[in-house]
Amino acid sequence: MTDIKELLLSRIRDVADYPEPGVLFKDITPLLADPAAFTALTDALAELTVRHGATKIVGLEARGFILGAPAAVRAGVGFIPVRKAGKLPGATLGQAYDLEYGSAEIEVHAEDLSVGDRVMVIDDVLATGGTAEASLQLIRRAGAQVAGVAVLMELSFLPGRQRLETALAGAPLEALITV
Ligand SMILES: O=P(O)(O)OC[C@H]1O[C@H](OP(=O)(O)OP(=O)(O)O)[C@H](O)[C@@H]1O
Ligand SMILES: Nc1ncnc2[nH]cnc12
Repeated sequence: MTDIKELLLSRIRDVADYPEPGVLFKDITPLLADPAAFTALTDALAELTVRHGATKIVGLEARGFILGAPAAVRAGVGFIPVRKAGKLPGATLGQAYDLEYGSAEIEVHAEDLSVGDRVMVIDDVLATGGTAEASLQLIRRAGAQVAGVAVLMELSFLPGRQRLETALAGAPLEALITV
């Protein structure tokens, strides 16, 4: 494993049975509290954004905001928040989806994405893939192109990668760590 992967992995805490029995929760707060690890993560996500030719980053509420916003600044592209339903004040596009533990709906300001945009989706964890899949559907419905999905961590014991295959339509899924 490379030094950066080892550094990132060493700063992720496993919490068993959170938020409900049977879920192994991957807690990124130790990583965020370590400036060397958080900087390395930001640089890696920004590099992927630039390498795949993205012109905007979509961050998925809430942890995707923490990772996506500094990566957007570092990459020199705009940051677009995709929020849980009911939080954005303007005209929105919405998409319902299922989670590892429950279901939800996400929204984006319709005016934030348009034809000609190339979007990198950033989040902390790819689990079932439901959140990322819904975000890709939103991006395409807005007429924008998908540059890819970049996550800190892919949970390989869940079928997120397979679930995303159709929505990605050939765009890359980049995971800095796979567990
Ligand atoms: O691949 P999936 O099964 O969709 O799961 C991954 C999503 O679940 C978590 O977010 P959560 O909805 O718990 O929200 P939070 O970031 O606000 O805690 C995580 O941050 C991802 O966004
Ligand atoms: N196991 C998990 N750990 C952290 N975030 C998650 N989001 C969905 N599943 C998760």
